[in-house]
Amino acid sequence: MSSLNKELFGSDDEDDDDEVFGAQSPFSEPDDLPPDDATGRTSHDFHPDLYTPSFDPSNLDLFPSIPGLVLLRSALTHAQQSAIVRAVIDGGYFATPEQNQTMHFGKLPPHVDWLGGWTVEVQRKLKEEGREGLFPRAIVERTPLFDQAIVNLYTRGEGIKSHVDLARFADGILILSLLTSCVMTMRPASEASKVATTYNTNTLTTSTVSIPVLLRPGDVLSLSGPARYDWEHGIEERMFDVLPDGERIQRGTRISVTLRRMMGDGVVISGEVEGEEERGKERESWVTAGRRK
Ligand SMILES: O=C(O)CCC(=O)C(=O)O
Ligand SMILES: [Fe+2]
Repeated sequence: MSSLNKELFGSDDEDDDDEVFGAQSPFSEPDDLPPDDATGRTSHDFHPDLYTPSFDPSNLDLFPSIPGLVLLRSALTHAQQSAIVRAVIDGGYFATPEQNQTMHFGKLPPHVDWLGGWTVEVQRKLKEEGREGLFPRAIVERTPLFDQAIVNLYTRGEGIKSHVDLARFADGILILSLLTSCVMTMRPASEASKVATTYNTNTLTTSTVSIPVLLRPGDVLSLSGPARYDWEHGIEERMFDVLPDGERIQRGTRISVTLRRMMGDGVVISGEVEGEEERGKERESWVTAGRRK
């Protein structure tokens, strides 16, 4: 039994799915489906009622000093969040302690791919209400909106070093937070980290300016323009976060899903994904799992 599964659901007994999702189980995985790619995973059916955005537009936070940063709080329903977490567990993403990151390229698996259509629908609703969208129009209208996804696992206390996402990724990044809260810290980027071709701690900003962004389960953060290119984002390693009003928020196990679009024809050029450099052109989709450095 995967310990993550046990921690989150108490048991890996398949009958428990009904208790978690009720009659709304959003993914089903028939026993006789053949594996659909090199991962050996099987396809999940997707129930389109999950597309219905259930958010409250007043949950939209903008950050005056960071243009392009948009936080939509409680963006996903509990059922939607649980569905993604369940698919991640069923997909064996974090079955061993050596794995805390899985990347998908090209055609994305259904449990993350639907977030593209969801984003377009959320943007439409926000605009309808006269609100700021998650992204500028040109980003939302591109096809595909996203063709790369990273699913990250953070055990309690873990973080991710401050960074600007590499230039091989286009503008327009969507980060979905699941399971527990954490504070993401935004800092003005150094000139070196803006042009870095690998995630390199030597290039990090020395600025003392830092803007905390509390990410709760079900929150979605979008980064475009200055927020994506001129600011670093990272998560400090700590067991709890302290909010500006003094409230202490305990960390726990967190899963995040980051959706991006590759530049150009989607070929991974170098570096970040070891052993993946040659792939991409001849494959419609591929996946790689490992440990975040
Ligand atoms: O886990 C997160 O919330 C952020 C992940 C991230 O920044 C990345 O994968 O580039
Ligand atoms: Fe990032």
